[in-house]
Amino acid sequence: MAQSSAKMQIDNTLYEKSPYYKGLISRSLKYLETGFPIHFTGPSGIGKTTLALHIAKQRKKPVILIHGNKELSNQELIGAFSGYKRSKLKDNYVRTVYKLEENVTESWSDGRLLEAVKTGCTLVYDEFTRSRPETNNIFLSILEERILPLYGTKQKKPFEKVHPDFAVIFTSNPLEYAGVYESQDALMDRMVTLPLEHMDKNSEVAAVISKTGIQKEQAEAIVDLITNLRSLCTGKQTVNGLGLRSSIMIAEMAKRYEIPIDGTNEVFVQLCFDIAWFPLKACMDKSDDRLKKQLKMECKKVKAG
Ligand SMILES: Nc1ncnc2c1ncn2[C@@H]1O[C@H](COP(=O)(O)OP(=O)(O)OP(=O)(O)O)[C@@H](O)[C@H]1O
Repeated sequence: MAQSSAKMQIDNTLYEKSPYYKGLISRSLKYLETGFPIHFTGPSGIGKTTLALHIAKQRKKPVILIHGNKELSNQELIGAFSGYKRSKLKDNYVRTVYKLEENVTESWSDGRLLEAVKTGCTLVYDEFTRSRPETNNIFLSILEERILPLYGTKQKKPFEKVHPDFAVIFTSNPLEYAGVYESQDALMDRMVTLPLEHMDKNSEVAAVISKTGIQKEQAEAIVDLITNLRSLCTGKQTVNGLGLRSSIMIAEMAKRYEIPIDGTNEVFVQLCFDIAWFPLKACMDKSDDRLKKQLKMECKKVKAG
């Protein structure tokens, strides 16, 4: 039975039903409460950010999300003086005397990290290894000394004390992914790194259903297909993609354009091809022709129900 679009969202019940996720979430919350940051690392599109946000919400403190990127600067994280505030006072009380007083002050706005540290938020720092290691150095003092240094900001105080409720969840893709920097050992040493793998079949099917509203047997057929395709990767490279996100893409397209999940249907085979070709090509040593044949064969095998 199709679900209404209002219900199509992240499936939190799968986290409660799966013993694996239940245990992982409970351990993660304990680490955070004890003051240890956690770090989910694993292939792209397997649900790291969604899980991090889910765990952050469980702490019942405000959540701040920062996306790592090469351009992220300390100024953005801590804050900066952004322009001037001008106030004028005209004193014309005695008509013949005109006095003008002008005050100019710089106005400061807190960066997201400073805000999170001050107010005791749960910070989700997504894909933190996409930021330059120099930018991430600031986390060393936050995690070890529990202070956020404010040097270089022209602020009067030298640091901000970290609120006792403040906690961080980091996520990252493995080092071999493009645009990822190697993180400094000192930072890695201060966090509990929990590698995440692709979801088990039941969880992935539940996630695809809740996200797209397709029927169970359709979701199962798509998840099986993506899992089979992933196992074709024989090259040296780890497969980038071909995870939950790929299953969701196929399901969403099939539902929207009423494409049968059926390998005898040409439109479905083309869809399957479009989603899987690029990630498969990047992880396999086969010639294009052989790869095309193998991919088509797998897509044609699909039959939902
Ligand atoms: N529990 C879930 N229920 C429904 N959909 C989910 C669930 N977990 C993840 N998803 C969906 O799967 C897709 C990938 O999830 P997410 O962005 O969390 O993965 P990721 O591992 O952080 O990816 P990346 O490494 O590319 O940042 C998203 O569309 C997300 O909404």
